[in-house]
Amino acid sequence: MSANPHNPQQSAWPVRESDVVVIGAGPSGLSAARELRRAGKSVTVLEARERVGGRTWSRVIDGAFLEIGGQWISPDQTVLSELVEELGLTTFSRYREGENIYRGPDGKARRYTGEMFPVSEETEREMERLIEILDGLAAEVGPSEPWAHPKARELDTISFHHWLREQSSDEEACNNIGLFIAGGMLTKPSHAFSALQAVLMAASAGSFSHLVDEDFILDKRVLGGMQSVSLAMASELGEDVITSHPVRVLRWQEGSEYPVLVEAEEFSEDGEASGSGVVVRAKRAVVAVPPNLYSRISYVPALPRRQHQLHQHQSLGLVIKVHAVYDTPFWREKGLSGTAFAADALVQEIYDNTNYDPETGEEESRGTLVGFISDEKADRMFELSEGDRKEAILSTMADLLGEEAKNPVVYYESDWGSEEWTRGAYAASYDLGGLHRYGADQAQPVGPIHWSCSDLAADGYQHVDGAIRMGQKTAADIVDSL
Ligand SMILES: Cc1cc2nc3c(=O)[nH]c(=O)nc-3n(C[C@H](O)[C@H](O)[C@H](O)COP(=O)(O)OP(=O)(O)OC[C@H]3O[C@@H](n4cnc5c(N)ncnc54)[C@H](O)[C@@H]3O)c2cc1C
Repeated sequence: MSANPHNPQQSAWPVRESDVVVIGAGPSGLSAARELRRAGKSVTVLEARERVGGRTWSRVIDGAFLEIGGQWISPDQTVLSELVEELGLTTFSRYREGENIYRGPDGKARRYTGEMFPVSEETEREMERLIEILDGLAAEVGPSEPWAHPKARELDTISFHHWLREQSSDEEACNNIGLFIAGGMLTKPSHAFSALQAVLMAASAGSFSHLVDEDFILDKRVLGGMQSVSLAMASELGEDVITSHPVRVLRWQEGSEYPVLVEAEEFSEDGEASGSGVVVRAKRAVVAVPPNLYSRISYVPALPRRQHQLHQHQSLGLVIKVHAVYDTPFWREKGLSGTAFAADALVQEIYDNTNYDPETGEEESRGTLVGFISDEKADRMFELSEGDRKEAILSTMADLLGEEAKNPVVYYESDWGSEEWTRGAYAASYDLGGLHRYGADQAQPVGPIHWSCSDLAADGYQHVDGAIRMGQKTAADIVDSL
């Protein structure tokens, strides 16, 4: 390292010279850095937060180990599964024995087993027909270039809500099918995104049937938490990962050997600047942050018109992930799996999320439930006081799984909307019409700047698997071009 000769303002900051500077130490940025390092390239990873892992994060709250962000792996997520194994981590399966609960528009909680909700025969037929249509479209359109399909414009200019109602007049069937993509995945109301965006979500998971099957999509968890994947990659990268350094300025040009100059001042967790920082000169930059945060960085010179436009059309959804820990998994004693679905209810999905002790590999004796409150319902909840919100949420959980749900020993709400370096959950999607209009350009490099995150992935879109696929692909593209 040497003093910075380029910018008098930061002249006291040390300068690092790396082949590639990676901005963001989530799973995507870290997997890009890891692959680059393996290909013999030098890297510096700059991370805004005090920790790595981005939208994957484990915390101990009141003595309970909780996964605040991304956690589940499904069997189609092969790239993530391979990485987990390579890093020496192990997984465990979600508890799924016993009966599930479904609450339909009549407000009655019903027990069922198997994949289909206990609805009337007509609604069941309609749901099966809609699933078949969506499976067909997902197979036809595919996850890689949904914008290139001949029906792309047609499907991208109608909301998923209205598209469903064009296919069926059965409101319960439309709401149930809508739930799997709207509340369940994109965490936006189904009127806020297109049918094409819904088809991409299904195609990225292999099929719509996979999304409907919670035993498939929510299959396994990493022992010690999904954040362990990022922690293990960061530990391999050692001092080349620099936390608490948000990047606010990225200078770039074309043609020189080191066309990228990134300045990052050190900030504490409570937002205080320390006055010290780091400057990185690099041959390439990987911006590995979600698209809604691209404009937090000042690019000098400014990005081209196309990027200025397209970056304004992707936004994060909003969901509250509620964790409730009980002395025992009381639902199991009643023959329940802990899985509950209620499209109209405040908490639309609940699962048994009982933890396994990383030391012993054994299931803990305390039982944990996670529930999800999405989009407009989450807005309404955040208008309430903390106490009223907790009461409303636990009452809904009790309606579905029993009165015991009202008395957890530990209660916690993951609130990613308040996190400055994320601003929502789970991931980004386009507004109506945006996917076919801008999708083809979303991952195109601008000069030496590459883009990598789960929000731009094809297979594994919005998931940790997609983040890693994007990281590996971006690294391979850079290695080819250097
Ligand atoms: C509540 C919740 C539940 C989820 N559940 C699942 C699940 O069960 N399974 C699953 O596969 N996925 C799940 N996900 C999604 C998954 O966590 C994300 O898709 C994945 O973490 C995205 O990885 P990424 O590296 O692309 O982005 P991120 O994880 O967001 O990482 C980006 C990093 O960039 C940093 N950053 C941002 N701006 C700057 C800057 N200017 N300078 C420096 N650093 C910056 C951020 O601090 C962050 O660390 C969930 C997400 C949430 C929030």
